[in-house]
Amino acid sequence: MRAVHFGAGNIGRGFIGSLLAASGYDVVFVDVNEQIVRLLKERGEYRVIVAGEHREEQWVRGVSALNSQTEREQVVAAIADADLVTTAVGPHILPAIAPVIAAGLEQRFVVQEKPLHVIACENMIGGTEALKQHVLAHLSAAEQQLADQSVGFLNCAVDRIVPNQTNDDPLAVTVEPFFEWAIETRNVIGAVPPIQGAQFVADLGPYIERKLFTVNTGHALAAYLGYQKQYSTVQEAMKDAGIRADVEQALSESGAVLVNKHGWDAKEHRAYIDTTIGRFMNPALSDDIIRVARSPIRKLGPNDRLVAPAVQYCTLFSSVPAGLAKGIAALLRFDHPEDSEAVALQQTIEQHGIEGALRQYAGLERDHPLVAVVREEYERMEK
Ligand SMILES: NC(=O)C1=CN([C@@H]2O[C@H](COP(=O)(O)OP(=O)(O)OC[C@H]3O[C@@H](n4cnc5c(N)ncnc54)[C@H](O)[C@@H]3O)[C@@H](O)[C@H]2O)C=CC1
Ligand SMILES: O=P(O)(O)OC[C@H]1O[C@](O)(CO)[C@@H](O)[C@@H]1O
Repeated sequence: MRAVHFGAGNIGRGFIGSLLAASGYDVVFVDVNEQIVRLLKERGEYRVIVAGEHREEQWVRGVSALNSQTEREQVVAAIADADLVTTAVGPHILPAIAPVIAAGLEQRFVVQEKPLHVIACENMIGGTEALKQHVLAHLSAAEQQLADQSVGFLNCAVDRIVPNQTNDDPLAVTVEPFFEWAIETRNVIGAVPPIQGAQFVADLGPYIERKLFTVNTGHALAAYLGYQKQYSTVQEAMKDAGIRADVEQALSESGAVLVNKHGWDAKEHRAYIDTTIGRFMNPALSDDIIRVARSPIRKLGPNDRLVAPAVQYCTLFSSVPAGLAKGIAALLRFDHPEDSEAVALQQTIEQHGIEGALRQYAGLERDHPLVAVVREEYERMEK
């Protein structure tokens, strides 16, 4: 079995590549990072360091790599022959990798009929569906029909905290012990792809919402509030009792939405929140606030980790969730000069005020009850 995986970064090497190799796939990483591609080619293996209460080292073996910019033809051939294509590149990169995936499919349709599954492992709702639309845009009508018959695009929710790496060995990747990979079976063609440790589910909706509106919501709160207090890691921020209480409050609010919407047991969800907070505080990891806070415009989106649960809370309970509103206000104050989205966000706020930014990026009209509370929090943070 062969898997072609786009993005040999933190989650690519630290989670997806490692699970696929353990499941028996020959993993071909595709990346634009020359050093990582060269080292993966030279060594064919790398180390995963699982940092929990005890430190454990695992070797991922039998891997290779290609550079998508300089070895395009080889990437196309690898996709033509693959059983699985996965990605962990970031939502904004999906349009950039779609043309080469489409070219791989074109070649594949000529040489064989075996099914292919494509799974985008990005922090977003409908990530694989988004990739599918980008890929289809590069195919003819006849090829789109062939894709319908033999390519299964599977949405998924992927959860493992893999911070930026500081190991001396550029290939070694330190990860937390926890992981969850829920893959939706709806569009499977033939048998589900054999992936050890993945959970195949008929309806991904509740799984992706649980993950995005708990792990990512809480992490975003810790990062944006931590940035305000000039902490540099999530672990430092979570030791601040005030920030910890705000994270707790926001997760109780998003939790109330999830429990109400999906009919879950409230105690079980509370336990999931507690586990999540424990993961943020893992003393064996050091997770940069700037990494977790990255791309604030994406994170302010109407379907993303802060605004989506906050809007649903307002609708369900006819009141404004103060913790989530505080998280949104802190996001609006994220002005890290090296994050291009933070720079663009601050320019929008300067020109159109926070109401303008909330309308443009979060789809919130000025009269939405959330807006006034976010403004109050935003102003309070200035003092
Ligand atoms: N790090 C984490 O804890 C988790 C990350 N994710 C998601 O995984 C995705 C990747 O995140 P990270 O691994 O943290 O980021 P990362 O920055 O460590 O890795 C992204 C990789 O994609 C590569 N890349 C960029 N453009 C490319 C292109 N055109 N073709 C091929 N490769 C390209 C980069 O060189 C880099 O190696 C994001 O969507 C993130 O939300 C999801 C769950 C956990
Ligand atoms: O990867 P994103 O969407 O930029 O957000 C960072 C978040 O994603 C993760 O990398 C994984 O869920 C978390 O560590 C963090 O909450």
